[in-house]
Amino acid sequence: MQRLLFGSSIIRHIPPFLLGCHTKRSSTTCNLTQGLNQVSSFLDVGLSLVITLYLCLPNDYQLCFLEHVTVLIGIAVNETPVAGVIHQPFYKLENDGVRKTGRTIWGLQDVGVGGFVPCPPPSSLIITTTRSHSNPTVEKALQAMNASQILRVGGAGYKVLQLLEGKASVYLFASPGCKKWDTCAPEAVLRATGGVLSDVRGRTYRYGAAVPRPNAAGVLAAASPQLHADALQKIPVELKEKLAPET
Ligand SMILES: Nc1ncnc2c1ncn2[C@@H]1O[C@H](COP(=O)(O)O)[C@@H](OP(=O)(O)O)[C@H]1O
Ligand SMILES: [Mg+2]
Repeated sequence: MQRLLFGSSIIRHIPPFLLGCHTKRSSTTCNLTQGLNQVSSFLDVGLSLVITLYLCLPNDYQLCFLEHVTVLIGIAVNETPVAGVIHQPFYKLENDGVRKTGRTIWGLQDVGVGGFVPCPPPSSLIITTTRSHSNPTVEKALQAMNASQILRVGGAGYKVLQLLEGKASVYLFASPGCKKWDTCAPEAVLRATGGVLSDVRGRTYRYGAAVPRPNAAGVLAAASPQLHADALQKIPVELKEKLAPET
């Protein structure tokens, strides 16, 4: 594991306004704390430079979709996401069929990625999108893609993992709803592999304490600039105008 530039102690000192943490069940909190401890255990003490740190814990915790759960830590420097950790606390079912073990994926600008084996995108267009936050605009954008398959899964971290592991070509969510803490870490890991994450007009999001937390103009991400450009030109102009009016 590469050493990252910040220590586990930083987690105790995150300014509350940057912390996104929503849980509905005490058992969830317990499991997520374990996951977070696993993440923090490999972080080397010695804070060098942290401009903005986004931490996201899932609020849509459902027993049926444990592998969708991710704990996200994203670091942005000068409003650009440069480092990300995507921890899946319940990645793999053990031989006993009950216990789940986790894995930790990371990406660092100019260094690379680890914790998983990157795979090329599928040969046909497979879109990954929201499982629980759809609406007519989201569906209209999906229809315009003319995809061979649409995967509906939970969480921005899990959807970006599907891009990184060759399960999907494009992540499209033509709606407000995602926040900076949902996309900072996934975008950093995606960028470290040459991928792109933007709004539905193709504009990159800025990350920092002074920027708005909602990603109001949706999410379009792909494993390569070419796949991203192809998807971008398929999104109907009226949807782009509606979600991301030109200023
Ligand atoms: N309509 C909405 N209301 C609140 N949060 C939303 C939302 N749409 C998206 N999000 C946020 O964006 C994340 C990814 O959304 P989705 O999986 O639906 O694509 C969600 O992760 P969580 O549900 O894990 O908190 C949630 O934090
Ligand atoms: Mg959330």
